[in-house]
Amino acid sequence: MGAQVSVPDGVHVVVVGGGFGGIAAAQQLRSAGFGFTLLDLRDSFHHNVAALRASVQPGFAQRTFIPYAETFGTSFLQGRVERVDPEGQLVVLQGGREVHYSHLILCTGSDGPFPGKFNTEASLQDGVTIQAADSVLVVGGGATGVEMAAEIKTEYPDKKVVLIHSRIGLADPLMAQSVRQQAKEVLLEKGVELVLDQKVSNLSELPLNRTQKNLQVRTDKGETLETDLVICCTGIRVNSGAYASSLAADGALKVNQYLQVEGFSNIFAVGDCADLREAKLAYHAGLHAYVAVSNIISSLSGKPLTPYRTGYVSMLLAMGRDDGVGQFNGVRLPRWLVALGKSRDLLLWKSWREMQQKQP
Ligand SMILES: Cc1cc2nc3c(=O)[nH]c(=O)nc-3n(C[C@H](O)[C@H](O)[C@H](O)COP(=O)(O)OP(=O)(O)OC[C@H]3O[C@@H](n4cnc5c(N)ncnc54)[C@H](O)[C@@H]3O)c2cc1C
Repeated sequence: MGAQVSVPDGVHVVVVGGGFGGIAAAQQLRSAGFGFTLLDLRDSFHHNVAALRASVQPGFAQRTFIPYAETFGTSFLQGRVERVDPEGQLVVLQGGREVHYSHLILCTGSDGPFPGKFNTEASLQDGVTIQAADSVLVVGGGATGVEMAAEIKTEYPDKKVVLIHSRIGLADPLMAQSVRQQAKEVLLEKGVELVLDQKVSNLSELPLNRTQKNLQVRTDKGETLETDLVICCTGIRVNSGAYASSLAADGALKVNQYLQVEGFSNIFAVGDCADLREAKLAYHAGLHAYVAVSNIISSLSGKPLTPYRTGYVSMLLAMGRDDGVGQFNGVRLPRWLVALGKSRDLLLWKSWREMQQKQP
């Protein structure tokens, strides 16, 4: 893609959500010469892949926010979409403003606890309280929890870091067993203590992301762990608020192989909010965006649509800034290569380049 296409009158694409999927879609629409509106409740793209580093390195956070308006000008509109009206072909923003579309790309992504996700309740100041804690407990040993524990132990080798996980196997179950095992080995090499096959039973009573001496954390196996800081890395859920009432979904959007939302030829779902049997990844959101925009172009010119096919699993885990584990297209990569390719800069350069702005 990239070449301008002849866009019929009346075509205006609305992209809801400027995460990894949304900015990829908006860039492709712009290169192809489409009129479009990118909507997001924030004024800046948040690079959540790099968010964990921002909580251990003071000053890093500003690199994880890239302002939309500088890239997209008046094609960007800030606001929270509260409703989609497929009959009237419009989206309704908080406050009542309506934006009409001929084609709609929904990329509302997912939300979860700070610091992995930066939602409205979170404050950037929360990230730096790690400095004041002598011990940190990370809850949840999925991909985010594994990366979080490694980031903290790398920046603060003298702090006690404990990772508690409800299962034996760490990281994402879609990753190769050997890569998951390697993640465990790196954590142990760095000195992270693992509490596996146990669940925190009093999580709702504990303060999160805030240092407080001698917090008592209880587990479902009757153990009590003492820590100064609890960071929660579980509980990612799809942001369905924009469309739940009209598109009959209280979670991810059901899509066909062309990424069209079930029942609509002009509404597409991209990224974490699309119900696809694959890992929820920024990398996949970019691939989905490409297919959705290609299919809008094909549908306007009467060409056959392109199906989206899930590929072999590609996932990289930054184990702090100096180490990493992962696989590309199902093949395990050497640790030094992941460290070089992902962990050093967390692929921030790629998003700044995509947004055509200079990284501070
Ligand atoms: C800590 C962490 C590390 C990760 N590491 C990797 C990695 O290394 N590689 C990788 O490929 N993936 C990684 N991921 C996963 C990746 O971040 C997600 O898959 C990706 O962000 C999904 O992109 P998206 O565009 O679907 O949604 P999101 O990035 O979640 O963006 C959604 C956007 O929609 C906006 N929005 C939501 N609702 C509304 C509304 N009603 N109105 C207006 N705007 C709205 C939000 O403000 C947000 O900007 C990681 C995730 C986390 C949490």
